[in-house]
Amino acid sequence: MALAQLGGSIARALRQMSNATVIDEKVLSECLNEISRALLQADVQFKMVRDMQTNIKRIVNLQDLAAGHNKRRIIQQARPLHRKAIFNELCKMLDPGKPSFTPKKGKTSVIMFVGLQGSGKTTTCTKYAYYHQKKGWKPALICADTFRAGAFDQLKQNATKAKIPFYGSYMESDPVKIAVEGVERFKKENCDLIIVDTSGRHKQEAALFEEMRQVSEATKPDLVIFVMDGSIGQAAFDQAQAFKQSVAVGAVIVTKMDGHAKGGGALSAVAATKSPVIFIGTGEHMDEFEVFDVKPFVSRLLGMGDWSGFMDKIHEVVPTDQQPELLQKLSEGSFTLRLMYEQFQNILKMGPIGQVFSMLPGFSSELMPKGHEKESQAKIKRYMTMMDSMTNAELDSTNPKLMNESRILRIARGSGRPVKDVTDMLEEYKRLAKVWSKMKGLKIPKKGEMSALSRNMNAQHMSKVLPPQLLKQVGGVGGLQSLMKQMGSKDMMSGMFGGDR
Ligand SMILES: Nc1nc2c(ncn2[C@@H]2O[C@H](COP(=O)(O)OP(=O)(O)OP(=O)(O)O)[C@@H](O)[C@H]2O)c(=O)[nH]1
Repeated sequence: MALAQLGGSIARALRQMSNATVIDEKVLSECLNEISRALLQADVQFKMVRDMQTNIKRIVNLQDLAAGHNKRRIIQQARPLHRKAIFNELCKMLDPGKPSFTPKKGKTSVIMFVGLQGSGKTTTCTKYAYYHQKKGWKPALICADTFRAGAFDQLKQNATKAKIPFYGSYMESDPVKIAVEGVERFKKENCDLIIVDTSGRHKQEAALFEEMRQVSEATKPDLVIFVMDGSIGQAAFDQAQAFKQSVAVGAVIVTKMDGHAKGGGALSAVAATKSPVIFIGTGEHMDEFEVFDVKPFVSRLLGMGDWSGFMDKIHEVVPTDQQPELLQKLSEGSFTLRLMYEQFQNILKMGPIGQVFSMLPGFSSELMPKGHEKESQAKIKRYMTMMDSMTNAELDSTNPKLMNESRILRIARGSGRPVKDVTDMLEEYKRLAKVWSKMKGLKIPKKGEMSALSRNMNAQHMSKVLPPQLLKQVGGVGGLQSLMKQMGSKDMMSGMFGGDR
């Protein structure tokens, strides 16, 4: 089951529970069974799923909740509690409780990469080096893979492209010797991040583990990173454990999380190695690499596909103190770069406004192409970096003419991005501002109406808050109804912008 589907299934189970008039043992069990099924299908290990179920049941003590409250109160109190318990449990499954070794800029660290053949190790070594190089580090790559013909060429090619120094040999067949020589050389050259790529083998052969152990012993890495293909399925746990038993794995990178990756593999690898996932690979390119953060990841997992009305989303994701302001601005149709920045922050948390925009006919494919969520996220982060170099006046202005050439140049320099990126970002802003202007006339629900609305959101309610011209565009209440139905079953994601660019 792909990650998006896993999120969708969990969200559906939660939604069913939310719709129940009374939440009792039976409803909770059904919801948990549904979630467990989704997790198992996503290759999360059986034992982990069972433990999660037990833990949630222990946390959510229905008897306590029921005492002294009327039914309505029970539902209101129980729902967020369940959500929170499920959220916490999933976070716990991904959080081994201790951070991994973090290299320090300017201080030499040796990082050794291990993993099965084809897991994406070599590609990931370069991505890891490139990521740090962009942040001002001095990384270096060593190819200690003497098993696969072409491994050195691949690393050399990648390293050259990224202008990262590398070391390897076509003649030497002893990986330990190469690794030691490489580490010595790069230590002399004052590199602060020395990355050793080891060989991967087809199966879990004893020779691979012995070789890996020897390289580790000889180079004394500060951190061993286990690279795992995100789509390997139930084998993830055993595989990760086998590596952990031979070398001191301290962190995990899960690759190929784009496309058909399974969510469960990451969870299993964490459980097996007792190490955190630190990055995920989201494509074949050098910059398709993201820092992994447990909470936003789980938020997204739970939020995906859970589209029960855009008020609901705003209610859940936008911090309470920002809600009136956001709604006010929505109704005024005024859209500043600062507002865009704030929405980016919210989107990275879960993704509400992207979903709101996706309801506007004609905009959905433009703003959130399916299957490009990760690129959209990376782009959002880039845009935010550039906006960090903007002045308050620039962020708060609604006048597009303000952004003249010298300001654009200054922002590009300040954020270390090419001018084209800044102009692209401003173009997106203009486009969004245009979309935003369609929200003008939005009726803001009064205090107290908001939560009732978000609980019982249906097309009828939705039609009351949408601006009339927008409602007309979607084909009135009927059109809205079918649109919302469609939305509920679709993989919704936090991506907002176009894909490849
Ligand atoms: N879609 C996608 N492809 C990836 C990702 N990471 C690596 N790949 C691809 O996976 C394939 C295998 O990657 P390599 O880096 O050669 O794998 P390896 O583990 O070093 O292989 P060995 O050196 O044989 O052990 C290549 O085609 C990569 O482009 C990713 O995050 N997403």
